[in-house]
Amino acid sequence: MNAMANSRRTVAVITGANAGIGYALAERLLKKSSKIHLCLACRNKARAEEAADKLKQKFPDADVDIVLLDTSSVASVHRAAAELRNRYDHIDYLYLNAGMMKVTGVDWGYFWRGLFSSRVFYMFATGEGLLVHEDEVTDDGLQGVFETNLFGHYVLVKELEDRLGSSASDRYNRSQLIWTSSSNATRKNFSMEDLQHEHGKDPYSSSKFAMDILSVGLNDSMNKRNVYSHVVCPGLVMTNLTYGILPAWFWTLIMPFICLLRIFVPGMTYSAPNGAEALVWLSTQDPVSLDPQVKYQSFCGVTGHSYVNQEKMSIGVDEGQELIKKLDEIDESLQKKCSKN
Ligand SMILES: NC(=O)C1=CN([C@@H]2O[C@H](COP(=O)(O)OP(=O)(O)OC[C@H]3O[C@@H](n4cnc5c(N)ncnc54)[C@H](OP(=O)(O)O)[C@@H]3O)[C@@H](O)[C@H]2O)C=CC1
Ligand SMILES: CC(C)=CCC[C@@H](C)[C@H]1CC[C@H]2C3=C(CC[C@]12C)[C@@]1(C)CCC(=O)C[C@@H]1CC3
Repeated sequence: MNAMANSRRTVAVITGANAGIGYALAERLLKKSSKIHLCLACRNKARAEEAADKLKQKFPDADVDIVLLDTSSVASVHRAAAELRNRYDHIDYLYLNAGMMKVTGVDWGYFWRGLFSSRVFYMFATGEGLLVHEDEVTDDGLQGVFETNLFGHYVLVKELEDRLGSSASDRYNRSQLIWTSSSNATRKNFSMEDLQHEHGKDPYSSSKFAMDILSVGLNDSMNKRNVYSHVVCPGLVMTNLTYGILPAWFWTLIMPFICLLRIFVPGMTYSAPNGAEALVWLSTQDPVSLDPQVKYQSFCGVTGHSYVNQEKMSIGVDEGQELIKKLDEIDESLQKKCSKN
C-alpha cells in the first residue's frame, strides 16, 4: 500500500516546481488526487507564487503552498528544510527535480557526423557529446552544476531525514525520493576523484550520473527506515532548459521530425506533461516492489501517448556508499567554514 491510500494527508514536496517538468508534475499529481498537499520548493518567490496561483485556479480545492529553496546555496537549503520540518511531520514524496545546465553551443560538426553513423539514435536519445558546456563557482565555493543538481538536494534529504519514512514497525509510513536524472548521465563523464567535475567538459552529465549512484547508495542506507529512492529520466522535453540550448522557434519547427523520430527514439517526449509520466507513475507504485537499480524513463509513442520504460543501471552499492561518504565530507567542511565565519 502506498501513502496515497492512507487516510492522513499525503504531502509531496517538489523542487523546481514553478516551471517545466516540475510544474507539469504538480498539475498531474493534483489531477490524479485533489487530496494531495503540494509544496512547491522554488528559488524565486514571485515565480513560485505565480505557479501556486495558477494551480489553485485550475484546481480550486487544491492544497498548495510554497517554500523558498535555492539548491545552489547550502544556507538556503538549511532554511528551507527547517521550514519544511516546521510545517510537516511527514513527507511522503520528495521530488528532487530542480536542475540547470549551462550550454554555450551545439557541436554541429559532431552532430552531422553522428547523423550518418551507427550511433545516430543513441546520439538523439542521450545528446552525448553534442553540447558545449560551461560551469560557475557558487558562493559556497562549489561547482554550480554539481551543487544545484546534486549536492543541494543531498543536503536537503539529510536535513529532512526525520520527516522521511518511519520505524520499520509502521510499514505504512513510507517515503519516496524521486530524482529527475537524465539519459545524458554517463559513467565516462563521472569520476569519484573529480566529483564536482572541475576538470571535465560535461558537468551536467557528471551531476546526473552521480545522482544515479547516490540513489542506489541511499536505498542501501535508508530502505530499513522505509525511505525508497528512485531515478527518473523524463526524455527530451521542451522547457527553459532546452530553450537555453536552441531557441523555441527552432524546436517548434522540428517538432514533426521529433515526433517521427519517436519510432526509434521513444525518449523524445517533447511536452512537459509527457516528460512527467515516470515521475507520476512512481507515486502510484509500492516502492518496496521497485528495483533500486532501475532508471524509470518517460517514453512516448508516435501518436503522442506516454508510458514508462524501465532501464537497468549497472551501479554498485559500494559506489553509492563511497559517494555518500564524499558528499558528507564536503558537507562537513562547509559546516566548519560556516561556523568559523
Ligand atoms: N528538459 C529536458 O529535456 C530534460 C530535463 N531534465 C531535468 O529535469 C529537471 C527539470 O528541468 P526542466 O523542467 O527541463 O527545466 P526548467 O528550466 O524548465 O525547470 C528547472 C526548474 O529548476 C529550478 N531551478 C534551477 N536552478 C535552481 C536552484 N539553484 N534552486 C532551486 N531551483 C532551481 C528552476 O527555477 P527557475 O524557474 O527559478 O529558474 C525551475 O523551476 C532538471 O533536473 C533537468 O536536469 C532531465 C532530462 C531532460
Ligand atoms: C534535429 C535536432 C533534433 C537537433 C537537435 C540536436 C541537439 C541539440 C539535441 C539532440 C538530442 C538532445 C538532447 C538534449 C539536449 C538537446 C539535444 C542534444 C538533452 C541533453 C537535454 C538535457 C537532458 O537531460 C537530456 C537530453 C538528451 C537529448
